[in-house]
Amino acid sequence: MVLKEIPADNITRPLGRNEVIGLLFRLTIFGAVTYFTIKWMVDAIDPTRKQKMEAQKQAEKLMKQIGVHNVKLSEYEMSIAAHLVDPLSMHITWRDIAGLDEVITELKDSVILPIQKSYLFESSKLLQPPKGVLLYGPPGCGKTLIAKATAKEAGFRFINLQPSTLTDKWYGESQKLAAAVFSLAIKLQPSIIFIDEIDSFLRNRSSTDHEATAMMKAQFMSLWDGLDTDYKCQVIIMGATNRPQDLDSAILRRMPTRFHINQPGVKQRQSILRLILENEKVEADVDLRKIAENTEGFSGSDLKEMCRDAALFCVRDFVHAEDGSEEDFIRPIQQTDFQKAMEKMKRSKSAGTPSMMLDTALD
Ligand SMILES: Nc1ncnc2c1ncn2[C@@H]1O[C@H](COP(=O)(O)OP(=O)(O)OP(=O)(O)O)[C@@H](O)[C@H]1O
Repeated sequence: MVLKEIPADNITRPLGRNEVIGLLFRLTIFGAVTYFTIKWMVDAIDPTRKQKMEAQKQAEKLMKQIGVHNVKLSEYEMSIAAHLVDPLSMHITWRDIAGLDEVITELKDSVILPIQKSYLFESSKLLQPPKGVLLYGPPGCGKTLIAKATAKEAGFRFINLQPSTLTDKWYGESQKLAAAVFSLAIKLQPSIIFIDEIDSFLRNRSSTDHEATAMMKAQFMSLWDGLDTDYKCQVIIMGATNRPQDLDSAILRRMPTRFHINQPGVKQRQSILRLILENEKVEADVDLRKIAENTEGFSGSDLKEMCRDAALFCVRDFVHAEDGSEEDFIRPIQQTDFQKAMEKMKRSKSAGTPSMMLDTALD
């Protein structure tokens, strides 16, 4: 009907120059509008876009701080690097750890020496530094400190992998991120990948595992095996757990070098207290030995909390001092402050903090 009304000449005649230009112009505009609309929709649908951009900025900043230049990272490596490489955690040394001398000596011999003097061990396959190290023991007793100090002393970069970085992601993303953890560690080598609460992430495989989780675990293990086959590769996985009995046996096999970081005994508690109070104002007659004896069952972290509380009593006294008080300084910590702080910690420990019992099946 409509075509009938258009003169036949108009349909069959070739288009004029201006008409072609007009048509091209309209097509270009249409193409551009379609392209930007689709791009905008894809970006709007991608829930991780903002995170990715922030991760990229953060990663670039961190890389500069740890002195890594000219290393190109993929999008996934960037997002791992942003969360994991923490240059501030590289300041912990053996000096910051008290009461774990035996563990430190063993670590120096079995992990650090083969790294630092690698030329001595080049010809031996037996004496290569282990690719997997497990630190196990009750919470707050120094596992994280040990891992950080090992990295610092061995001159390794420290990648602090929170399991949630991998497990919270969208289906498919977690596998790409797991691969990125390893490729990033290799690019940054020598490096330690530290996985705190490794049991939460690589626990006994069960039939209730989500398919994506099971696949990610299997992939993680095969990437780990990849490290083992390359003797030149200087990447170590260090895991920490309070519940070694929950770990998948395949994971335990990959971590043959194990250290039990146990609750401190009385002597260790005394050295931890000495270290914590090293730079604090403490009354000369404070008896650290007595405090150590009375803090059975306290972890290093409990002792630190207790000392902070004791110091706070002095601050409170200063703040609440009568107006007109001559004193313009905070008094040193006294034995009674420690006593009060200790009682408070004991009360909070008995009021429902999780049991400190640990299965020592690995001993
Ligand atoms: N042996 C120790 N020497 C000095 N400080 C210690 C020691 N153990 C624990 N601390 C103090 O307690 C804090 C917590 O320790 P850390 O994070 O290493 O414990 P953890 O064993 O990794 O615990 P979690 O299993 O809860 O992660 C440390 O930052 C430190 O201040």
